[in-house]
Amino acid sequence: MQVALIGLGVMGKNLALNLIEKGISLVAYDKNPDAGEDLLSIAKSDGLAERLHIVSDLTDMIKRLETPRSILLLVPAGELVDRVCQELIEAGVDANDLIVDCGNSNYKDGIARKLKYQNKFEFATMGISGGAEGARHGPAMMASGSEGGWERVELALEKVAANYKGESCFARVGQSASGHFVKMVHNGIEYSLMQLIAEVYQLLRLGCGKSPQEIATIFDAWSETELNSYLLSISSHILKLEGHNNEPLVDLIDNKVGAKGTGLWTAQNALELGIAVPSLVAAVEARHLTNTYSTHAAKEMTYQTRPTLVAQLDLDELKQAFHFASLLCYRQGLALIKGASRTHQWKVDLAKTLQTWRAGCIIRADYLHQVAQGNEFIDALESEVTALRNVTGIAITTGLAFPVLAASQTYYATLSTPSNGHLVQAQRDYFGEHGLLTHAGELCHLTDLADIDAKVR
Ligand SMILES: NC(=O)C1=CN([C@@H]2O[C@H](COP(=O)(O)OP(=O)(O)OC[C@H]3O[C@@H](n4cnc5c(N)ncnc54)[C@H](OP(=O)(O)O)[C@@H]3O)[C@@H](O)[C@H]2O)C=CC1
Ligand SMILES: O=C(CO)[C@H](O)[C@H](O)COP(=O)(O)O
Repeated sequence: MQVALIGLGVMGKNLALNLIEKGISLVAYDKNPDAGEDLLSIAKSDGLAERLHIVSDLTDMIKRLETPRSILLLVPAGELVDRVCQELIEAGVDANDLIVDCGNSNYKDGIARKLKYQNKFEFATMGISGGAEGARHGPAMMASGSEGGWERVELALEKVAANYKGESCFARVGQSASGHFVKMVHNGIEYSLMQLIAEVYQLLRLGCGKSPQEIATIFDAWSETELNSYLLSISSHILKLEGHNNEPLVDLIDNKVGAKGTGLWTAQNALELGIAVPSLVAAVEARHLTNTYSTHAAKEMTYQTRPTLVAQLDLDELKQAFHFASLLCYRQGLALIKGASRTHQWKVDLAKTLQTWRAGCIIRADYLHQVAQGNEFIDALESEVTALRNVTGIAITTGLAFPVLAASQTYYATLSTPSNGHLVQAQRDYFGEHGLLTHAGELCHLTDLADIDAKVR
């Protein structure tokens, strides 16, 4: 089995080592020759160089590959993907060759590229998750499409992907560019879970006066239970770290958070499709808000200078609330994937999607099997519903900000309590004659239902 890989940065270099370790012959290229040399030297020291061939240009790559060719791209998303595709056309790829964009590309670009490169080569999309470590030892791989050529690489990717209890975390989740949509939503969920953990940390630190070490101990205890997740474990590790003067490492880090786009696209797509994902949107906005603090103001408000508030928190209740809010983040993400799949006719298989997330990826969690049990399971968690409500209430009274916790509580409450939409329907019809729907299913106006004072109207 032979594949090619273009782009040998954080992800590409590690995926290359993973591929050759699994017995796949690899022809690799990066426009920066140092990246190729670096990869070769690691491969040599790991005794893996035999199956690796670094090329210095794409023409050489095309000549060396058996036909039909299978080429993976791991270059930064955006116009670079098109530049590399164009260079590959000039280097001589042909219509039977498969080129898989494995970066965090926008799925809309993926759809456009499928058309653009029709008859030039088979263009396919696949989202990868797991960061450097995942790429090296087994990432989650969310592939899509039914292009000729997938069957050539599928077996290799199944081996390279993470493995959960004997099952590969590689799957073709749906049609067209749905793999990139699924990876985008994975990242939207990732943003919300990261922010949720940060909010729980904030509540324990500023609301209850606990030190980062003490919070790490709480997170470690939770990690011994079904709450265990990759993001919780790295957060605990980070909170235990100290700087050179033995201060908590987190206190040396500025609050402004960057983003590369997938969280924002998740929010944009959800709004466009009319599918509510408030926890995911809140997490994107929370990142935006971190960038509105002036550095001066942020320095004035360090954790050392701010007095501890007095939140009376029951740790078991906090744990339950955190667990429930986490489940709600996945629930919203899956609802978005389901809705987009219906709209675009992608036939995304949610079970396969969850299968890819069980190991290797950033949002892997032991409670994912509960997410897989569906909304009925989540709705039956009565004590957790109460815990989320109580904890959110206490958190808000501290005066601190809890955007994802509060959005998750509001999301669940909106789905499980009487709606007030009837009044908004009436308001719209009152001022704009937009029409309204009655409980009896009748489409009419307020004036059909009651005598309305013309002067007021
Ligand atoms: N880092 C992560 O945790 C994850 C990243 N991703 C996605 O994977 C993709 C790659 O990410 P990552 O590895 O982090 O990015 P890096 O920037 O670390 O690596 C990209 C590599 O591609 C090279 N490159 C740029 N242009 C070309 C070109 N025209 N031809 C050949 N090589 C080129 C770059 O060289 P140079 O540096 O010289 O420009 C660099 O070595 C992105 O889409 C990213 O969003 C997905 C999941 C996780
Ligand atoms: O895809 C990833 C993890 O799954 C990348 O690390 C991505 O860059 C994370 O998004 P952002 O940079 O916007 O935080």
